[in-house]
Amino acid sequence: MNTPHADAPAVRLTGGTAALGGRAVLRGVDLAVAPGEVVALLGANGSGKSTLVRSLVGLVPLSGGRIDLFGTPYGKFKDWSRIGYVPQRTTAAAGVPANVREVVASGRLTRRHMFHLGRDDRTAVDDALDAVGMRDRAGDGVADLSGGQQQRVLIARALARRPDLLIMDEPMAGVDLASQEVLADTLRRQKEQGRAVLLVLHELGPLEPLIDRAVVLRDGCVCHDGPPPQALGQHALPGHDHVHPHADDHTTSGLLT
Ligand SMILES: Nc1ncnc2c1ncn2[C@@H]1O[C@H](COP(=O)(O)OP(=O)(O)OP(=O)(O)O)[C@@H](O)[C@H]1O
Repeated sequence: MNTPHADAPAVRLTGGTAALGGRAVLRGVDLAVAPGEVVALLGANGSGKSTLVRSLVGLVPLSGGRIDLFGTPYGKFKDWSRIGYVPQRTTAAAGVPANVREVVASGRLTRRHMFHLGRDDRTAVDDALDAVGMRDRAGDGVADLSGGQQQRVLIARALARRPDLLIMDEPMAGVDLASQEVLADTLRRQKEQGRAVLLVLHELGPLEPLIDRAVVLRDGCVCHDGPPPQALGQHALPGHDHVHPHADDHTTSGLLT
């Protein structure tokens, strides 16, 4: 029964509940991402998107429900190197006193092999730096990079694990056009290689053609799980009241239900 099936979802959450500060933040969430699938997690500010992805990587404990990773129940899952996680940049890169290569190499560390990186590790780090176009900046301090470049470094750190499941929390937030293209390329390659991607997004934007399915959270519950909303469609989904940088853009969006 515990034998992982090749066709099992990379991740499946069933009936997930979580509370933060005594308040229910996830209220019975079902979500699955299959190998080769790119799924966008959308929803208004505070709907629970970050909490959901953080629960999948063990940063927020669930109070109820069940997670299976590659067909294995969460408690029995050991192969964490198969999962790459890109946290929100604001919480991860600010003031990190490390250079680009060190941050990317940290993606190869495991509990068993701390600080001992072999040739395969070094190749994986170089490949990841190449994938995000940052190899020529490998010796530079992360704090000296632009926001988009820092985001690329965090993506490279996750890619260095050669993950079968890549989870990213708002990878498009505040990044320049070149970095958006790097991200789109990354998604395309992950997909071609049959790997699964789950990404939290404010809106689909230029990634729209790469998204297979959208899951929309509202108040800790899934209110849509299906085809990605068409252009501007996320504004029409229930509960969309996301804060946009241009206030003029969303004068009516919060009113639509
Ligand atoms: N550590 C915490 N303690 C208490 N409440 C929290 C904590 N972290 C988040 N919350 C609350 O949980 C709810 C969901 O937050 P979460 O960050 O998951 O939402 P989100 O959909 O990712 O929002 P955003 O788009 O603004 O990032 C919010 O109401 C938030 O204020």
